[in-house]
Amino acid sequence: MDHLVLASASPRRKEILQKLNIPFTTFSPNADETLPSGLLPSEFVKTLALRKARLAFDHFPQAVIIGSDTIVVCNDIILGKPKNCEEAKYMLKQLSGQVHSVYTGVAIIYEDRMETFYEKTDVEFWELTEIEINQYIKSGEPFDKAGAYGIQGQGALLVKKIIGDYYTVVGLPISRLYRTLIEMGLSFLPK
Ligand SMILES: Cc1cn([C@H]2C[C@H](O)[C@@H](COP(=O)(O)OP(=O)(O)OP(=O)(O)O)O2)c(=O)[nH]c1=O
Repeated sequence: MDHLVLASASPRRKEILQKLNIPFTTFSPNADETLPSGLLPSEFVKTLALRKARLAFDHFPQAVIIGSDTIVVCNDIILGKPKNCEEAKYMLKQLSGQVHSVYTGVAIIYEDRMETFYEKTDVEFWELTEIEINQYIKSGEPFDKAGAYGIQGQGALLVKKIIGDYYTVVGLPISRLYRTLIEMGLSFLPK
């Protein structure tokens, strides 16, 4: 077996994966993130995670590859990363006072083996005022994050309650990933 490759440009995923305490490199997958409408959120995130992992696998066929994708689902609408202030505002207004679900899909590819899974965490937001939303957008934090917020940053102030793994919200459910790698018998991990 070669090394571990995280198929992600996300600094958060990199930080979370460091918890495994094993060396890894990163690869920016530049995946086309469009998918046909009507997919279940769980299928959506697993498909995109696999797409990202496959792009890295083409470059590192000897490595263990990890791909991941995160979306926010509120009232059956999938919220990805906002492209501008208007989209960020729209998303935060949708989330205000509501419970939404964050789905993160993970794909692991190693030689001819492939595993995918997803985790879902429910997040409840406080009722947000227009001023609060505008101030939060000014922080710049929403723009590279699904649903236009980051629970690990100032976005923590918007969150009333979560049910599920915190790391699913930040973009990589590390404990499930850790266990899946062990189940796959990958030897760089303790048995
Ligand atoms: C809801 C939420 C999302 N996010 C982030 C996690 C993901 O990085 C991002 C969702 O976009 P993704 O497309 O899943 O990931 P990415 O574009 O950042 O990185 P890559 O495709 O290269 O792996 O939103 C947070 O950091 N905090 C949060 O609270």
